[in-house]
Amino acid sequence: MPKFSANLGFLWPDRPLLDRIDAAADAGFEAIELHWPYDTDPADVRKLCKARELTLLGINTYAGDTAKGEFGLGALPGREVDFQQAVDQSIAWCRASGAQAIHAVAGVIPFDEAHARDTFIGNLIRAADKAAAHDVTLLLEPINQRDKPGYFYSNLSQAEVILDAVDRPNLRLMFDVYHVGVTEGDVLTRLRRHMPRIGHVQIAAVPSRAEPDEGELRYEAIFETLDSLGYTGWIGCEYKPRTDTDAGLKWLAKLGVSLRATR
Ligand SMILES: O=C(O)C(=O)[C@H](O)CO
Ligand SMILES: [Mg+2]
Repeated sequence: MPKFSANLGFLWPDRPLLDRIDAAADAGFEAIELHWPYDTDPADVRKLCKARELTLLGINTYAGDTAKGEFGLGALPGREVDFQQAVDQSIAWCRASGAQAIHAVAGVIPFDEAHARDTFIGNLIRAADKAAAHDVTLLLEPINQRDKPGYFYSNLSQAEVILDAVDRPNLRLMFDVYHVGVTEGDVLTRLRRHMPRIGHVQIAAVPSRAEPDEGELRYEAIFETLDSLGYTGWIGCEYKPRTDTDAGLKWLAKLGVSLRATR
């Protein structure tokens, strides 16, 4: 049975983070994941997750100056020191909050791709070793070019090259079905191929990025495939609710799944 985590970067977007955590617990989620929680005291997040019996999954490394179009620093030549500082910040936040994983955000590159790849690989080796010392997983996520034009990588094959080159057991693939659907399609085949490297899965409808009960992907088949491949990890609900987040959760019953899979 699939088990779902609430991505609080997108769900209940109108509330402060601690209220979003309460909303996720009230709705019946047993795990949450965050985007950039750095303005919130990690000790408060830890306390609330404990009180509400929520597992805290992942966060993202600092995005950089988003007003200037930055979206991560990991593959930016010349920004190695800034990226390691971002990794240190994320590890410290994980340790204080209890979060388990960090998505190493790569960046938008006006650079030569090979140079950026070498930079990302070098940065990830250092970052993965630092994270391993604290039992934290690093995640790699190809992001589609329509949502993030110029993002360093959008294809699973590019992620595969980086995973091979870094070759660290705590560097895993974040298989965001939405991005894979937009960029490459053939989702079930790609799930099968990449399953041994997958550390986390995220979902949303394609092309709307809304609740996964509309659009061109049939999520019933995706959940069945994940089950049949033996995936027991969390599936992050990283979608943009069409209207009200709570009302939108009716997609679960519609697709024959539930938030209580682990109870
Ligand atoms: O954009 C996505 O799909 C993500 O999962 C990243 O964490 C950035 O928000
Ligand atoms: Mg994602």
